[in-house]
Order: sequence, then structure tokens, then C-alpha cells
Amino acid sequence: MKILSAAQTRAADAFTAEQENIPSLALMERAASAFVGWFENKFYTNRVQPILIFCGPGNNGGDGLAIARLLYQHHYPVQVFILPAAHTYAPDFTANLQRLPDEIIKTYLHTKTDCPEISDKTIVVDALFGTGLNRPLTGFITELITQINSSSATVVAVDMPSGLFTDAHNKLTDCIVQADYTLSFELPKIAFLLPGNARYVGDWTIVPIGLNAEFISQIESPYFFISSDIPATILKPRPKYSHKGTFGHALLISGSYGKIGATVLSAKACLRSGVGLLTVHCPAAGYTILQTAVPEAMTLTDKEADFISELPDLSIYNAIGIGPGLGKHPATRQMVKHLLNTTQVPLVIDADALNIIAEDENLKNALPPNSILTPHPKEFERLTGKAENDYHRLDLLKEFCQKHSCYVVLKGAHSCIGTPAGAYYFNGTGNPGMATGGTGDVLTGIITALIAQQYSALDACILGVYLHGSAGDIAKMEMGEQALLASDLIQNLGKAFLKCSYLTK
Ligand SMILES: NC(=O)C1=CN([C@@H]2O[C@H](COP(=O)(O)OP(=O)(O)OC[C@H]3O[C@@H](n4cnc5c(N)ncnc54)[C@H](OP(=O)(O)O)[C@@H]3O)[C@@H](O)[C@H]2O)[C@H](O)CC1
Ligand SMILES: [K+]
Repeated sequence: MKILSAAQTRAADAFTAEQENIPSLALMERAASAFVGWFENKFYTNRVQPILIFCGPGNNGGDGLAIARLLYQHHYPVQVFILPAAHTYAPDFTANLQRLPDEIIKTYLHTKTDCPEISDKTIVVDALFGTGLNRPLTGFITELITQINSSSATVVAVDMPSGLFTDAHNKLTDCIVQADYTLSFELPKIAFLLPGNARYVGDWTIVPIGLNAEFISQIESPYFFISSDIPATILKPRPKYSHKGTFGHALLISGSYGKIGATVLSAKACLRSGVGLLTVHCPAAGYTILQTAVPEAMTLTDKEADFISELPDLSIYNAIGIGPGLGKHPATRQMVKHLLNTTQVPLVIDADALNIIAEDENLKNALPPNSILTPHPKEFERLTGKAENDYHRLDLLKEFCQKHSCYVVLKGAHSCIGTPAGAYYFNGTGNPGMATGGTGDVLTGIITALIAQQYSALDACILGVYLHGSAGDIAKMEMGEQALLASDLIQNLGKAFLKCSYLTK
């Protein structure tokens, strides 16, 4: 799914209205009824809590007025509060104001004294500003928003939490509605996918309003959201007359004393992701553990008992994953250096292998083209330096991928894949239960297996993060978030593949 900027959303909006002969007022009605459909589902028994709908002067406010009318028709107790317009109200706002039933109490807010009491039993619908916000909020509006934020009311934002820019950085001092829920139209917004905005956006949902699909498909955007649509086109069926050689031979270089568990997790995930053959190169101390815990993998041991100091013959492998549980022993550093200086085979690089590379600019420059790096934010910071904010981090991601011709999977709630071509793919699966040790090792195993099976680097990253998160979501359905372990992801990888393959049909 493509992610559009605010300006592109406006263009899609205008194109749909013009080309499909749908008046913008009808589009607003669609948006409002989509909102109300979702709202009724969420708060369906509740016709008692007062619903305070705050409307700004633009089309977001127009949505708010249409929502007020529809909720009133569904017998919800709504009240409307309207901001003064600096210049004029948007035409569709005015049209919806005229259509507002007289029975709905409406109040114009000129000063703070006009603002209502917001009790904790209230539902606030924030329709002050949406994608048309063009500067930080100031003056009286900030007092109103502060009052909303300091109340215990349930806050539902229409399209965007007011004050939050769709696709640009907000300062920490900016006044922004802190929504519990954001119901947004047609496509996710970049702002929803950045960790710093989680407290404003809350739990967000997208509802389609029928913007022109052809137009959207032709707009150029570097931003994509990975929902089931993209992975379903990537996943390849296993041909009938195939054998283990068809699905590649992966090598996993992993482990040090006390961290052989990471190797076990990564190896199991690799095997559960369809690789034909897997060889693990680990410290000698890992031999019995691996042969017992993962009998399907072949094990090569290092001459050192507790860390890896040497490389096996690499010539027979078509994918190499390195990093889980590796440690940073000086001999291990030398091994990583030797690997980067001798192979041109793209690598899947995680954990301490990333930390070793981060400490030496020459190693970064020696990354084989099309390698895949899978850092968490702290590891990413070691590679690129500190980001000033979430948008700056995206710039650093792009620069790094372009400079080193590599793919970076920046792990997080919405893991973001950066590409050498400057695109960003944000993952839509996964849950906070996955924020636990070992889940990164599992991802390395999955992506290494996909590379071994000849998926391109980008496809392996997309499919890998999607399946990884999907396995986590399936595990969550059975056991919730707190008890979830990295091993549970491996247990559920089969179901995640199945779910994805059903979508390809
Ligand atoms: N395609 C869709 O998704 C649809 C979206 N709809 C809804 O429309 C809004 C976008 O509407 P728009 O009118 O473009 O913008 P807003 O309502 O968000 O805000 C514009 C008005 O706000 C003023 N403004 C902007 N920034 C500030 C500020 N910091 N302080 C005060 N006022 C501000 C601006 O006035 P100017 O002073 O800049 O002239 C405008 O008056 C979208 O989010 C959806 O909710 C449609 O309903 C259907 C299709
Ligand atoms: K809003």
C-alpha cells in the first residue's frame, strides 16, 4: 500500500472528485459515514456518554459536522463546538453546517471561557485540523487542546490528531491532540508510523473512502506500508518436482559462550522458513546444544570453544547470515573483517556483527552490495550517528542505504526497510509482545532462509518482516503479549506462511 504526503492526498481527493464526478461534499459524506460505521462498532452500546465534537474551519471540521449529523440520526447525544475561521470556512464545511439538525446544540468557541467542561465520561471527537494543517497551532486553540489532553475523556481523532503534521516533523513543544484512537481515511499517513508520534495517534485504523485507485497507483511516493497486499504477491509456491537443492543452502555464523540460544533460535527460524539446507558455524561449545536442539541443521565448529575466530569454506553457500549471539572478541572482529574483505556474496547482518561493523568505517565501506542489515534503533545509531528526530532518522536510513548499496531493516513497532533506491517500506504486522529477547535472531534466520531461496534482497526483507510480525500476531491470539517468547514466533511461522499463501490465491 502506498503512503501519500498531505499534498498528494489532496491531489487524489481532487482527482477523484473531478474524474469520477463525485462532488467533494459526497466524498466528505463517505468519509463521515465510514467514521460513523467504525464508531458504532467501537462504542455500540453507548448512547449515554456525551459526545463532544470539536470542528475546525476546514474540511476536517466539515467531516466533524457531517459526523455529528449522522451520529445524531443514530441517537447518540452529540454537541458541536466550532472554531472561528481566520478567513472563511471551507465550502463543504458551510454546506454541512446548513445540514446540521437544529436539535444539535452548537457553540462557537471564541475564548477559553466558551470551552465546555470535559468530564471523564465524555467522548471527544477531534475534527479541528486534519491533513490541511500548515503551521504549528497557536493561541486559544492550544488552550482548548491542553484542556482536551488533560481530561480523562476518550478522544477519537478524525483523519489526523489535530496539530500533528501528516508528513513533517513537529517540535516537541507543538501542541497536539493526544488521541486514544485515530480513524483515518483511505491510506496510512507517514506520521502514524513514527515512534515519537505514538502518544498522539493512539490506536489507528484506516477506512477506505473510494479515492481513485488508478491515480494513487501512478503517484510517485518513496513510502509504502506493508499490509497483506505486497507479501501476497512475493511469496512463491514450492514446485512439485523440487528437492532440497531447489531451496538453497544457507550458512549461519552465530554464537558465543552463553549465547548459543540465539544461534538455536536463528537456526530454527531459518529452517521453518523453507531453506533447503542449513549449516551453522558456531563455537565448539555450541556443538552438542545445536545437534540436540536443531537436528535438521549441520554444525561446523570453530577451533575456539567460546567464540568464533575463523571462517569455514564459504563457496558452497548461497546465503550467509551472521551476527546472532556473536559477541565481540578480538578474534571474532578479525573474522568479520576477513569475511567482509573476502566475500562479495550479499550478507544478512545482525546484532554484534553490526556493532563490529559500526566501529570501523572501512568495514562499512566493505559491505558486499545488496547486503541486508537488521539493526534495532540503538544498533542503527551506532552505524549512522544519533538522529535528531524520527524524520531525520529516515534521512539517515536513506543516506546509509544509498552510500553502501544495502538494505536496512530498522526494527521497531513498524519496522522500516530502507533501500538503495531511497524507498521506505513500513511493516504493518507485529505487536508489543515481540519486544523480548531473541525475536531479532528469529528475523535473521527468516531473512537468511528467504535469500537462500533466491528471493531478491527487497522481497526477502518485505516478506521476512511481514511473516515475522504475522507469526507474532498469531502467537498473541493464543497467549497474549506478556507471555510471548521468541520461540513462539518460530512455532507459528508455519501458520504465518499459510495465512500469506491463502492471500495469494
Ligand atoms: N481525501 C481525503 O482523505 C478526504 C479528506 N477530507 C477531510 O479533509 C481534511 C483536509 O481538509 P483541509 O480543508 O484541506 O484541511 P484542514 O481541515 O485540516 O485544515 C485547513 C484549515 O485549517 C487552517 N489552518 C491550517 N493550519 C492552521 C493552524 N496552525 N492554525 C490555525 N488554522 C490553521 C487553514 O486556514 P489557513 O489559515 O491556513 O488559510 C484551513 O482553514 C482531511 O484531513 C479529512 O478530514 C474530506 O472530508 C474527504 C476526503
Ligand atoms: K482531527
